[in-house]
Amino acid sequence: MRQAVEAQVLSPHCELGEHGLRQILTDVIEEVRQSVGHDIDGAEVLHSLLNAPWLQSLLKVYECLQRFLRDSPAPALDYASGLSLQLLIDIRSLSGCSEDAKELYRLLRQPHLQALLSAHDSVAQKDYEPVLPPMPDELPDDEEATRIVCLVKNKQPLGATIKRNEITGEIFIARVIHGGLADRSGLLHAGDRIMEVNGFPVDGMEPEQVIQVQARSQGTIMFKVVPITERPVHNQTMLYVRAMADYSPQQDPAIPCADAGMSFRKGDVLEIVDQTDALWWQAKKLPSNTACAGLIPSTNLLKRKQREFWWSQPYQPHACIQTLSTVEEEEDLMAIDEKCVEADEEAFESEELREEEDDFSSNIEGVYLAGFRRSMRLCRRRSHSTTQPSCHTRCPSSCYSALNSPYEEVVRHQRHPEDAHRLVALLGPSGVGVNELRRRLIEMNPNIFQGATPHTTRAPRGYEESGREYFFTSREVFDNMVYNNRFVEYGEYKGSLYGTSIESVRDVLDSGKICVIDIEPNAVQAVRTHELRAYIVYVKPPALERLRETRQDSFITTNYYVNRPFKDEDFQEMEEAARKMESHYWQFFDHVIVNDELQDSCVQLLTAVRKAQDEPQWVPASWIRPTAES
Ligand SMILES: Nc1ncnc2c1ncn2[C@@H]1O[C@H](COP(=O)(O)OP(=O)(O)OP(=O)(O)O)[C@@H](O)[C@H]1O
Repeated sequence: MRQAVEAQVLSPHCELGEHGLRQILTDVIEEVRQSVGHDIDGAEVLHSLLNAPWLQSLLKVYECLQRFLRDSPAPALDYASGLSLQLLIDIRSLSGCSEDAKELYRLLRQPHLQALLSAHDSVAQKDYEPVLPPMPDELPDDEEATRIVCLVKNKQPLGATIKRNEITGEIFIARVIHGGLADRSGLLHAGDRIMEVNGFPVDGMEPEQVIQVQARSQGTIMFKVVPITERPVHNQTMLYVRAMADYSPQQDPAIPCADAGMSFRKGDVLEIVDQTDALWWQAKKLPSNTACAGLIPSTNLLKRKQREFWWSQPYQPHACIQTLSTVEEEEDLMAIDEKCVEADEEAFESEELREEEDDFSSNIEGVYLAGFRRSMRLCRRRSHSTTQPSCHTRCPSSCYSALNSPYEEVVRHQRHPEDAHRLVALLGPSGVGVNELRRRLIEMNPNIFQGATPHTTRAPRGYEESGREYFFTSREVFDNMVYNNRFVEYGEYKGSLYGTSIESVRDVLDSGKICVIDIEPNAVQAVRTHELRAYIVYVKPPALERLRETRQDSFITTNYYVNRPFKDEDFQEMEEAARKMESHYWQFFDHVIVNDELQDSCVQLLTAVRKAQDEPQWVPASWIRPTAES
């Protein structure tokens, strides 16, 4: 039996000729096989793909369908369920029945068999089409100008908005939502004039009243429309963007129809499916499991809204134009904690020395872990403090403000194996574990991961080598690099300058390794460039309770204390800093790790970094098609 079915399947008379599609495939496979022999790029992958058993099976199915389509077999009977019921009754009425009859009885009673027979009958009787109401008998003389559109209502909204011409009182379709019921019907278009809904004339009605009439209808809804004479031709190009702002249609009094609106959050990737209207675009949020798009403000409209909002806010000097802190201000920040030993300059230096010795012990297989020195980290941390803006990032890119484009065009991109790796940049509130995770990642495989060696103007110590712990440079060279925007970020600590240069990062990437650095949030824009293509991982603190539990045996290094146990204030500060960071920078995070259990976080980081390098990602379009400014 099985053999017979197979034989039947193997010799279909499909439309593609006697030999069928599979014959074509066999010929193609042969040709590709020869290309494999000639070592042509990609031929091997194509060959294995064409040879895949699932493809062969799919073609068999396709050929069978083609055959049935051509033969269009008529059903032997269109009441299989009824026949099955009759059989059940007959078998039950038998006084003594055979084992075969009993088995047939059991089979026919199976719910899935009954469902199958019922589906068969529906198809055989062709009763799957909706029953439409009869056409109106008396059609007016200008009949040819009108169209009757009958839609079957389901749980979905109609997917069209209406507007009223205030002078004539006529009701028009304002827009048809992409993928909605009206759009899929292909029968209603923006600009069509609605004359009747379910037989009610709508001229002169308020749009809300029209909606009520429409909402009252059950099952089907009938529109009588005068179609727009010249439908505009739209050449829609596919556009994907990352939202740089939050939007909620429910809180936007200007939206033409809040129910048709789509909310989004910073960082969401949106597929813009319709830009016909200069003010209101139609979009879907990705990944999307709905066919229907929603209304969102266009770039220009959202920019205008942001500008209005920005001007309505009280004046706040931009971080980039804040004055540098004075010595007195620094002293004000000194707090004496009774329970901890305050680290004065000298004590601090000796701690720093110890750390440097520790750093040497982190020398794995001759690879030195650069970029973990305490001075560098403290300098960076101070840069983030709002009261002490002593560290800087490249302006103007760091001056990202609400007035920049609210949508960033993105494309789905897969790094070519021969391209340099993407830079991995970690950030998070101070003490959350950014450096711990970074160090563990590099230690896991120093042949793959490496930090960038920072620059400093401080004098080298006896054991230090330029290019290993730091690149030791003169202030003049450092200033020149700053002037030429060659730093991802830089700052001052104890009178010396420290910074991570783009060249240091590039050196690691050019060596074929994955460069892993940690940055302060205001350096985000400096690493999101065509050159570095940073993959930004945000390390988020877990809930307060979990912080207390997991950090019981951990130590924090603050500006004034070296390795003291965490206190509740540290956790609260961490949470507060995290909230601020998320509210300003969430849209730039490619991946978020909640650093709860350290081991889990390490695994998550490793997985994310692998995906960033080897799987398709949404990246700014300017990285792939560089513009003059990028
Ligand atoms: N998941 C965790 N569980 C327990 N302890 C952790 C965890 N993550 C980090 N730690 C510990 O917390 C302390 C602070 O971590 P780390 O030095 O990495 O902070 P950081 O985010 O780099 O902060 P900073 O930028 O201020 O140096 C370290 O002692 C580290 O071992």
